Amino acid sequence: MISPRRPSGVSPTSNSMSAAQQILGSANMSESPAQSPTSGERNDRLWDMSSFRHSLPEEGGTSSTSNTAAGAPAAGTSSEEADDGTPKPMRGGVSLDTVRSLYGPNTGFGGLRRSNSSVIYPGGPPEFPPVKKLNPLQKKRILVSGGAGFVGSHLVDRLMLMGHDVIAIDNYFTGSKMNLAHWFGHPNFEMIRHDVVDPIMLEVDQIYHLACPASPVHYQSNPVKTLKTGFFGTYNMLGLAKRVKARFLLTSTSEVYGDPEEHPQKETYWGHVNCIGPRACYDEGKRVAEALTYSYARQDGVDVRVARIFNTFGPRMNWHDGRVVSNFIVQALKGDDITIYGDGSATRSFQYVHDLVDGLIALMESDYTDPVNLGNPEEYTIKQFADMIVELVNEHRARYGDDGKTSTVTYLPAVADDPQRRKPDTTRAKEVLGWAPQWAAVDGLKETVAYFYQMMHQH
Ligand SMILES: O=c1ccn([C@@H]2O[C@H](COP(=O)(O)OP(=O)(O)O[C@H]3OC[C@@H](O)[C@H](O)[C@H]3O)[C@@H](O)[C@H]2O)c(=O)[nH]1
Repeated sequence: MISPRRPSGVSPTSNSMSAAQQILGSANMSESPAQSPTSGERNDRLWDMSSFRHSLPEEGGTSSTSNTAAGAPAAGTSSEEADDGTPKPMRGGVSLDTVRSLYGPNTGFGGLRRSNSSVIYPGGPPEFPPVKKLNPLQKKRILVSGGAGFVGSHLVDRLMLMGHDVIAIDNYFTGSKMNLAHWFGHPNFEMIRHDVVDPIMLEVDQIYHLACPASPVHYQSNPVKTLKTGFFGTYNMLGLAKRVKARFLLTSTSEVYGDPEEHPQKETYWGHVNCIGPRACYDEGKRVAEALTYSYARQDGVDVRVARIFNTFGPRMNWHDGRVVSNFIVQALKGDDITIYGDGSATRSFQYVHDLVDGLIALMESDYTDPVNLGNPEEYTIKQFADMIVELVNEHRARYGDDGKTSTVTYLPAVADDPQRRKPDTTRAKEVLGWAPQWAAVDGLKETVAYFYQMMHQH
């Protein structure tokens, strides 16, 4: 696990960066200020865009030492920092600093490159993050459905940095082009506006099928469309996989366990779902997606993988996403009431998005075909989680002399069919993938609070 990162005690006037930029930097530093460069220097270093100011001819120049570009399970690669404070490579030999730079300051938080060049680049070609150079045997053509979404865009980033050809498709219902703007124009990258409920024909080696709204607010806003996405979207992606003999990975969900009677939830548990309730469009949509996936595997020999994703959070969550992490952070930053649905005793287990991306790639590259839970087993009640977020937001604000109003908790009526307890049993992921979460929830939250703080102050 990453050790909790201590506040670095920086002063708001210590450099010309915004308070939010300093927070973003300090949230990820653990050195003592007395022994370290000034906070400004450290933040400059951490978020230094020069680390990826390479034009295409220099691609392949990443600092990576590991050659897991094809994504072979790389037990031991992690986002943890080494003893000397240098972040270790993430799965695929990608550096954490590079990944962070794609959602950090100066990138417009969608990764929009700040460049003096006009549309036709008279000053030379645009600058891109440093992608690895793979030989043709290693390089894969990979389709990511839902690639412009919160999780999808982090997955695209990682696959691109690993050196693959990536095609992202998205209907932008909940995703945003801004999440991938830093790759526009890169010859390894294509972005297609497409809704997976309609068929599409592409030549690819792998398909990560993520497309589907994941926030209860969003998926319940048009339940028939959610069900169509669950069935027809998966059907079309599987049909494509069958035709072009691509390996197919379905991102399923912990919601297939419903309001579980087994705790923690193992992959062998069949679940406890209300098939006529308001969540059924998503729960049952994902259950039928799993059923379709294994039917294509049995009937047509499609090479399939299924990840059951537990609650996940991180930068690039939509401000209006509606899920608990972004809701609570935004409310705490604004000094609004923290809205707990029910009495706050329901539990969830939250994983940081980089761990999920590690797990998805490890699963895709493994030989394992049964479903695998991907989640962080650290379990919190929603009330504990609310208190933790308010404390983190207050800590950050206090450090920068921002004495915004402290939020108080307000209790609203419980939502229908809300699962009361949820925690993954990740034994299988450990055994078959060598995967375990590397980020404590609190560490991921610090980065996420900083991300939302900057979003709030950039306009
Ligand atoms: O403002 C809020 C939002 C949410 N909550 C509560 O916080 C808990 C978590 O709610 P979220 O909306 O974040 O997510 P849920 O766990 O209900 O669903 C999620 O499950 C796993 C994923 O597949 C999906 O991202 C999503 O469906 C629930 O108990 C919910 O009632 C609040 O108390 N207040």
